[in-house]
Amino acid sequence: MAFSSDAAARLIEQGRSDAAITLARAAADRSDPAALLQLAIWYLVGRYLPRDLVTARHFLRRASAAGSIDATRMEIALTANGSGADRDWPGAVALLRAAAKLDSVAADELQLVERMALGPRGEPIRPPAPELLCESPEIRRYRSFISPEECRHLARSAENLLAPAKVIDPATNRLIDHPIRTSDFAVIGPTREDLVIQAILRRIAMASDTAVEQGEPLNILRYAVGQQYRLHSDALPNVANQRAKTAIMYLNDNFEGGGTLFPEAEVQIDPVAGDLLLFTNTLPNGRPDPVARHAGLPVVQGTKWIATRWIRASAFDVWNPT
Ligand SMILES: O=C(O)CCC(=O)C(=O)O
Ligand SMILES: [Fe+2]
Repeated sequence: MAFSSDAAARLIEQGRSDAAITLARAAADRSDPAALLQLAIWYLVGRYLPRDLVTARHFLRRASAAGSIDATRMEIALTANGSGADRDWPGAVALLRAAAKLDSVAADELQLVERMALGPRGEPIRPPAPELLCESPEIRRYRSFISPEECRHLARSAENLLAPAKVIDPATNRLIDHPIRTSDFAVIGPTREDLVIQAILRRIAMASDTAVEQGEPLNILRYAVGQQYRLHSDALPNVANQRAKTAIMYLNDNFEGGGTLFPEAEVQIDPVAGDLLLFTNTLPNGRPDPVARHAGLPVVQGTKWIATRWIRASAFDVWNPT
């Protein structure tokens, strides 16, 4: 009998995670792709089984070989972003090339990657050229940083994940509307970082003179009419590894309102699809720069899409965020 992740989920709901694991392991011994994928996910997430990225990769390899397209996509992402093994861009591209023969999603990604001029680690061969909008805080714009196809790809990668921004109310422990950000948002975690996304993240790393390891997972934000991101600092309270820089890519511009405003620096950016906005959030001493505070103004008509990458002062471990 084929393994069913629904049956495993029911066992877990009944508090019988050990039985779910036994079921999955028995099916995995028969090379059942769904069971191999399920075990990989448990090892990745670190629930029901202790987190173990190396073992997760081993199960993903077997699930992919057994025909799971989801496992193949995850394996490609983790190969390139160095989860459970060293980063291996050429290895990831080779896997994508093989997958593209069987999977139209992979074929589309390969086409986008092949249009980029990339070095051996997936970095751009030509550094993107900035325009300086403000010296302090440093605010730069890169025109046409991503192509129209790349804009669409980023927006599409968030489609099934978008949910209203919420925070936990400390008084009641309930999820409440985010007080500052009213957009919908999605986080592109490490298993969903396909090679198009990872090549763009390396492009941002090169533009910002940072290592790709310094970035938090990419956030996709979607603002409907009236939605906004009120005046805020991207710097975080009480963290050792501060958000030193922010990269915002505008994914569309067929809307009204929705500019990005730095009131203290007196800079306002009108979103143009494909442009990158890159700015510094901290002072030379590492403390938050109050003049870098900014807002995403309310959208007046249409829908605004952006992708934000917050870049830490030093490497950020996506698997153990702090
Ligand atoms: O929506 C905008 O223009 C600003 C977004 C922003 O401030 C952020 O993502 O940190
Ligand atoms: Fe921000």
